[in-house]
Amino acid sequence: MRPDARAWFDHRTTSAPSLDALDPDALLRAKRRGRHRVSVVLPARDEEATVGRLVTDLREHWVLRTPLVDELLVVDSDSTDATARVAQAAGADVVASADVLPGHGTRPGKGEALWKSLAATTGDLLVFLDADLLGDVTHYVPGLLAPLLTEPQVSYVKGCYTRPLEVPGGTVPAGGGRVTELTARPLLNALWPELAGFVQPLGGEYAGRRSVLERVPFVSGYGVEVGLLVDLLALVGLGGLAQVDLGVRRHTSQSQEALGRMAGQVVSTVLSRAGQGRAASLHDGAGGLLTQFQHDGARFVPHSTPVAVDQRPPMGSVAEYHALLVDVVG
Ligand SMILES: O=c1ccn([C@@H]2O[C@H](COP(=O)(O)OP(=O)(O)O)[C@@H](O)[C@H]2O)c(=O)[nH]1
Ligand SMILES: O=C(O)[C@@H](COP(=O)(O)O)O[C@H]1O[C@H](CO)[C@@H](O)[C@H](O)[C@H]1O
Repeated sequence: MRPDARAWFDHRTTSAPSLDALDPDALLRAKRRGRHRVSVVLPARDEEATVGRLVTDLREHWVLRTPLVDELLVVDSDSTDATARVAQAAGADVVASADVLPGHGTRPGKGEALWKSLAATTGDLLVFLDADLLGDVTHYVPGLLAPLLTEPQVSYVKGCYTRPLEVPGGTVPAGGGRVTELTARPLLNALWPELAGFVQPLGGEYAGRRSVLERVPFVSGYGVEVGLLVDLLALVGLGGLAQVDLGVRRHTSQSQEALGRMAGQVVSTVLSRAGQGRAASLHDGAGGLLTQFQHDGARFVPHSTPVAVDQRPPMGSVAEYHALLVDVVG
């Protein structure tokens, strides 16, 4: 690791692997001193099996018992199941991604749901959590908020964790984070070695100040995490970024083929940021596609998926957004 990345890793990595490592009451005092308002956002597509328990736990701990959180929003991202109903029944606010800023249409993807969440929330601090998390993750919220509440120069905090992979019949220790290990980490290390200290650059749990999140684009699909990391590095510098060790992260995982498509979106996003305009422009025609192959018993059958970058502009550049914002404290 380069000296700057190592220095950042040593200085900006904190640890909150469980509630025992945190003092929620002290964080609540810091929140009140800073006159902060906190929004927790869960982007969710077809997460009826997990979103209800997650919302119940988070609401019980951080809305009702210790009011660190002022707003708990599930963004329903084109779900075809009962995600919205389950989330609402558990006490979350729920909005359909397609219903936010309708004048700007709707696009598929996690990043779209996250971009829209900026226009559907009012907190000056935002916490993003995946809606397919398994196990007790209530400490993730104070863990992610702590650097933002105690370090004014920190604007964006990524969670990091070990990632066992749930497979039929058991768990592969540290088997998770496949796109991270096989795609994002090598590319980031090669192109932005100052980011090499991030343990989980693609992790779906992170928190940030609205004042910076509204100044960067949001890649509409699965490239959103790597896009935010690279764009926020450029905006606030390494000193404005932090990470917190949240212990273990378990989630419902996807097939290798689905992760291949996710990797394609991550690669497209990296190339779009790495000034590889020529490579990206080469993909304008037949490119921008990821071709994968399935064998039908007789032959390989190719099938291609669009992975070209599609993104939204900084929310701060959207006129309607400012009209939507109520007085955001802090
Ligand atoms: O179009 C999408 C795809 C995913 N997600 C959500 O984004 C999070 C991470 O997505 P996923 O679980 O598919 O990715 P993985 O964690 O398996 O890498 C989950 O809460 C999904 O419900 C979403 O809101 N819209
Ligand atoms: O980190 C990764 O390699 C991928 C896939 O994780 P798994 O191999 O399914 O544990 O998961 C992350 O990547 C996505 C793209 O950035 C994020 O949107 C997900 O929240 C995150 O789980």
